[in-house]
Amino acid sequence: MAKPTKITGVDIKDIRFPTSLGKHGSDAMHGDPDYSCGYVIISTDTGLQGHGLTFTLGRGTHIVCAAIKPLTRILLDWKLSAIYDDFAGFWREITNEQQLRWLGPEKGVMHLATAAIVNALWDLWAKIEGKPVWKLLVDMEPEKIISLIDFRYIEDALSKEEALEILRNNQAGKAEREKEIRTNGYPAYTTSAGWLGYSNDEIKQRLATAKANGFSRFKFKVGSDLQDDIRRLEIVRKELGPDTTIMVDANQKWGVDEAIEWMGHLVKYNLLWIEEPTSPDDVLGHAAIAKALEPYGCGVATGECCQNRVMFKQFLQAKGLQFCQIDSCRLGGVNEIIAVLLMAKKFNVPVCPHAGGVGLCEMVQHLSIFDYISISATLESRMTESADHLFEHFVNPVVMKNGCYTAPLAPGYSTELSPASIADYTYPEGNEWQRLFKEGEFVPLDVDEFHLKQ
Ligand SMILES: C[C@H](O)[C@@H](O)[C@@H](O)[C@H](O)C(=O)O
Ligand SMILES: [Mg+2]
Repeated sequence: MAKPTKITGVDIKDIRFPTSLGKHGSDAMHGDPDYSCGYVIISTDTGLQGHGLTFTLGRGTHIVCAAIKPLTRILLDWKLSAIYDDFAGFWREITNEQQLRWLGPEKGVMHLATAAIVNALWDLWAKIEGKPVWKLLVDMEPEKIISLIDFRYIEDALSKEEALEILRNNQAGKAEREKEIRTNGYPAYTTSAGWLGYSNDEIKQRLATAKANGFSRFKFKVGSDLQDDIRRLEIVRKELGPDTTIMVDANQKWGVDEAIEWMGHLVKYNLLWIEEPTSPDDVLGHAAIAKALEPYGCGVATGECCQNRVMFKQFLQAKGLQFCQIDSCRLGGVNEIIAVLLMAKKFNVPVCPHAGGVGLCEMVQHLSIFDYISISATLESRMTESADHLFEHFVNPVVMKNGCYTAPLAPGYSTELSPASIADYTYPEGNEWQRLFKEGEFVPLDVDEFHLKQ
């Protein structure tokens, strides 16, 4: 089949799932999250399409979609081959659009918008090459991988030469690691039993299902009420026994001293990490918490709201994290993620990606597999998050086996939503939303309507 040469159009869709109805995804800071995404479809001259998304919540999707729109002009200015020949150059242009960079730069809504587009370009590239994204990356020459990254702002911590050396050193053994992953999959943990809004019974029932599905590592939300955290961790330890690996996540709830104090009451439950104990921007605060909790064997994990590679650089330099949680949409897509994977390797910090939401599991499985085969070369202390609430909406859904992600084999980045799900969950006109409005389960309250009501 002829390869596409030109992008002929870009569609943007506001897709939302009413996950708040079941309290899925609830945590100490987000009581009623509706898992949502800004969804981008890139069309080309051969009819081949790339699908990309950026994860967000509910009403925020409206704003993210508005931010994606002006960036698509850049996409239409570039020939496809030029993007893939000079991806770092394209990435620098999209993150530095002259009148939009003031809104970031390289952070917040603009960066989420960048991710949707860059993720769609990766899906398209992998489809053009007939490979899943992880395999496209694994088969790339080290020099080509380096050419994908904008090294501006990180070269003081990781030079191009050092990055190249990491990739070259790992060329040996790649074939065996690929074989191993194809056989066993990539290790995961589950958050599906851990949301804050679940009752005791729901926690127990979900733990039983997760165990039956082969999971042996679990994450739970904490941070709203200390006595409630203790109650839930008591149930969890009773159900799982004293040695099962468990982690907790406070979603930025505390100040630094408060985090240390609160965790002082929880460390007896033998916790591998506390995730996002405080503001995601407080590098030195995280380092202080990590130091205080080190004697208890509890590390600090963060990254799902870590704005860009520069912040990750500082977290690594300051020992502010012991587990690096890249997020496939918070960073500006695969290109910037590779920069962080390489820095984490240099600083000897395991990468345990953030996932769940909508589409995050689908993407990070590619990133973790690539990380193992080409960068980290070890599975020690590594595991990728999994939360299975929305898998069924994807054309090539994630397949978990024995608590591991099986290697996705379909060409692309696993980001294509099924046409039925798009028809049902496009906001506000989708069939499911119309039904929920009619039945009074949801009041349409979006940015425009909100403005009108005031
Ligand atoms: C609002 C979301 O569900 C978050 O709670 C979730 O991403 C969480 O922090 C996680 O680590 O999975
Ligand atoms: Mg988290």
